[in-house]
Amino acid sequence: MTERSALMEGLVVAGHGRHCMVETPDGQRRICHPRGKKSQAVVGDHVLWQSPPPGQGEEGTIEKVLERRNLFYRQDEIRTKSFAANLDQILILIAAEPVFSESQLARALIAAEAAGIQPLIALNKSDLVEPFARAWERLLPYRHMGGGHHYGVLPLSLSLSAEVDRTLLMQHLQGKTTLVLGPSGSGKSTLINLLVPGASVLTGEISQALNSGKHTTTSTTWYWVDGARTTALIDSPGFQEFGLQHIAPMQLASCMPDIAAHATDCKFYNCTHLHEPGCGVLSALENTLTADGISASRYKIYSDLFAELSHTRY
Ligand SMILES: Nc1nc2c(ncn2[C@@H]2O[C@H](COP(=O)(O)OP(=O)(O)OP(=O)(O)O)[C@@H](O)[C@H]2O)c(=O)[nH]1
Ligand SMILES: [Zn+2]
Repeated sequence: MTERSALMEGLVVAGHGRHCMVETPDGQRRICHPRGKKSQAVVGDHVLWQSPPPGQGEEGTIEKVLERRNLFYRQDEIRTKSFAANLDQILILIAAEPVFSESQLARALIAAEAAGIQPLIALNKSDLVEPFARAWERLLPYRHMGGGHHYGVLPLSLSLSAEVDRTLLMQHLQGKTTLVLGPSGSGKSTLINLLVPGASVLTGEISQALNSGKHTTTSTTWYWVDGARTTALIDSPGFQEFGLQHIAPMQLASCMPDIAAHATDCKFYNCTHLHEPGCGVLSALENTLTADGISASRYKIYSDLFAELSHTRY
């Protein structure tokens, strides 16, 4: 048997295919690959890894993925895509323009709820006055959404009021690990580069290293915001086509705080909130004028998703 070096702790800071970049507690980085299927790691994972035996290159092996506090992922009918693990919150960045898809926003929020991770929404491009006003209006249900917590929506104008926005964002991000998601064009790169100067250079270097030279971008990347390494941002692509096949139809209401708030008033314990008499959700739908009513668009998202998740399950 070949002599192996001791197991070391590390944090996964980038992933690409089977390879990932592992950061040691003293801040050094090494490319690693998993020993087997069970040691497949995602960004944010804490792992035990090992240097290769002498003469067998530089690449380390991941021997064990330590227990996860949470895992944020999406799932379509065939594939599971894991974004990241061990998150404190998820920041969803949308903008006045391009017009955001409410269904996509709702799906990401539902996945966050299902994983037990606090979501936060930011609406960028407040300088585009009229489109911003329309988007802000569409976000009304999300600004007021109750349950155990309020989502809240942060208004931003990243390219115009960078310093003000940095201060506002840091109030929410300080000391936490935050996954940043958003549709293309919302200003995600602008936000990351504002909080992590040099981020784009770093990404280029990491993707070069992980691809041994080939230049492919778009993989999930962890950035430290501060020198003390207490605040982190994770940039991940893949906001589109947010599959929720891992959520059961009957679990859906509990992942939508505005619906969940009324689901306790239903006459039947197994109410689907689609057609039952004495349904608290359906009666809240008729009261859209009250602050805690359920908006027509939110209810449509609920019923469409309920149907989607009730189809053939694999
Ligand atoms: N008007 C306005 N434009 C902005 C603002 N913030 C960013 N932009 C612009 O919006 C465009 C998209 O910004 P990016 O940061 O590249 O957006 P992204 O989300 O990373 O987009 P992809 O690179 O396509 O994923 C750029 O042209 C930015 O200059 C803002 O506050 N107001
Ligand atoms: Zn009901």
